[in-house]
Amino acid sequence: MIISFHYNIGNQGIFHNSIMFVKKALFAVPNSKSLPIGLVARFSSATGDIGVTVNDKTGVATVKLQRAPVNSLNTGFLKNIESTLDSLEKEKARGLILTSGLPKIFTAGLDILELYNCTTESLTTFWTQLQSTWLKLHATSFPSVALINGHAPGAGCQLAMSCEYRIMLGPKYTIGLNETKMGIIAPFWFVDTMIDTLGPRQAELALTSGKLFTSSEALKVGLIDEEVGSEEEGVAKAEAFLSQYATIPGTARKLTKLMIREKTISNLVKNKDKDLKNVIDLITSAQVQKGLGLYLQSLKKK
Ligand SMILES: CC/C=C\C/C=C\C/C=C\C/C=C/C(=O)SCCNC(=O)CCNC(=O)[C@H](O)C(C)(C)COP(=O)(O)OP(=O)(O)OC[C@H]1O[C@@H](n2cnc3c(N)ncnc32)[C@H](O)[C@@H]1OP(=O)(O)O
Repeated sequence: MIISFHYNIGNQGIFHNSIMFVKKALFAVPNSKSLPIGLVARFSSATGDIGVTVNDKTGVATVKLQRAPVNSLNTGFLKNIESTLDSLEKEKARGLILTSGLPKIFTAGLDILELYNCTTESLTTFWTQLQSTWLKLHATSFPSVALINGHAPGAGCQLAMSCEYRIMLGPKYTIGLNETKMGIIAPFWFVDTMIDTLGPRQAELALTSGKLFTSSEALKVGLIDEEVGSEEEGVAKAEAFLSQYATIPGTARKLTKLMIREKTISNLVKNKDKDLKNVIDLITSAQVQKGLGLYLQSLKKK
């Protein structure tokens, strides 16, 4: 017998930060021994869907980002991601597989429409949410894997780097912090995270050129840990990675992770306001606004 629960997760306008977990159905699935077991959830809102499936044997949650067309991260979507992580913490998830429910794109990074023609007020709301969502993902108490099943430029790469392990579907997609290519600068905590991931030498080369790595290049420099040929293979590798933690005491694991990440986390926590001021000064400048406008046009012209 397969037991399935459906989370009924409210639309953010109604439930704000609290995700409601409602046991809705208990049913038998005839003649089935191998169907995925567990909790199934769907988070719907005008600002993106987040599908959550929790395997009730392992406690591992698969979180699928879904905001068509390219999973770009706007304020509402970031808020939904943060709420989902809060719920997984509350429900004591044993692991996270962060992936995309869209074909070809993990996430296209920040929604450039949040940066272009923005006001100081709207940018403040957006950036504060980005900081908050990232801090949550970077410090989850459970182990995390990014299953990068599509392109991951800019903040898409940043989300992936904040997971503890990265598995990327090859060979067509690219990943990297491409800010300099857009005429902007990666924030210091993106830079810190890339240095933590690649070491200073490779991070400097990658960041100054805004390099977008193919999966095999990313594997070579250590931006990803494994390259796979199919999503199924990726899921199996992610589950295998997470399964090693089943026998490691959770508190020891979590404290070790936080000790290693502490410098990068506290650098942002202590300098949130400075970071915001940097962003406002840079992004609202006439020159950067012009560049962002041209970049958006070039995306639309394709
Ligand atoms: C002292 C300084 C201190 C501090 C620093 C200050 C500031 C730092 C600020 C910001 C950091 C920025 C981080 C980022 O993440 S910026 C975004 C980076 N991402 C990109 O550059 C990706 C751009 N997109 C693409 O390359 C392609 O779209 C992609 C490969 C993802 C998919 O290609 P595909 O051919 O499948 O789709 P498209 O036809 O290109 O796109 C469809 C549709 O989506 C729109 N689009 C794409 N990306 C974005 C985006 N990131 N935001 C908003 N909209 C996006 C695209 O325009 C198309 O729209 P439409 O034609 O209307 O359908």
